Amino acid sequence: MEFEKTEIEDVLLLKPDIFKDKRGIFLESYRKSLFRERGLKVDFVQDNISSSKKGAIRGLHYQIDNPQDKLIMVMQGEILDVAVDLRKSSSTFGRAITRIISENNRHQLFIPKGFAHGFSVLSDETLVYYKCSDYYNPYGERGLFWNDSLLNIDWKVNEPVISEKDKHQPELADIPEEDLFD
Ligand SMILES: Cc1cn([C@H]2C[C@H](O)[C@@H](COP(=O)(O)OP(=O)(O)O[C@H]3O[C@@H](C)C(=O)[C@@H](O)[C@H]3O)O2)c(=O)[nH]c1=O
Repeated sequence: MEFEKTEIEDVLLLKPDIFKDKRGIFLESYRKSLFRERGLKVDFVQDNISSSKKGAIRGLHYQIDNPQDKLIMVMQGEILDVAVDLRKSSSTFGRAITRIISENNRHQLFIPKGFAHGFSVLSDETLVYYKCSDYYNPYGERGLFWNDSLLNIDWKVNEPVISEKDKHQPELADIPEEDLFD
């Protein structure tokens, strides 16, 4: 497993070793010791699966009372995965990072606490699987508007399918200080 740095500190692109033979492929999707070796004290406690149609955009979401590290992977199809730095003291505060993650490249995005996360779905019937280091808490959930004019993210979808909740998330400029990270 390769742990590749990205343009945003602490966000990592993981590239698993893929073993191919006549039956198909094999890969280790998660090995705790590899995180420990790199000084990453993550402890995943919840795994999620979502299945989405082409054009769906989920996010951008984050938890303020139970901040979550996330490890995002794709079982079927292709997504554009997006993380936005909400750490007030970060030199990349307010910047978005995007990566294509798919069943073909098998890449994973590690997104630490302090980021809002979302993804758009670029293929039909896409299965996303992700690990979280703390539990979902509906009361501590916060959102950031996917189409924030300052973030200007190219989601690569023509007709976005968005939940009612996500249509009404605030823009970054309107998020109160206490809902951001130190
Ligand atoms: C996220 C989540 C949702 N739910 C429930 C609440 C709701 O009734 C239903 C759908 O929830 P949502 O619309 O929030 O699902 P979704 O938009 O897929 O939310 C997810 O988006 C991605 C981008 C993330 O990063 C996740 O952390 C999470 O926020 O599932 C849980 O029970 N546990 C969970 O962990």
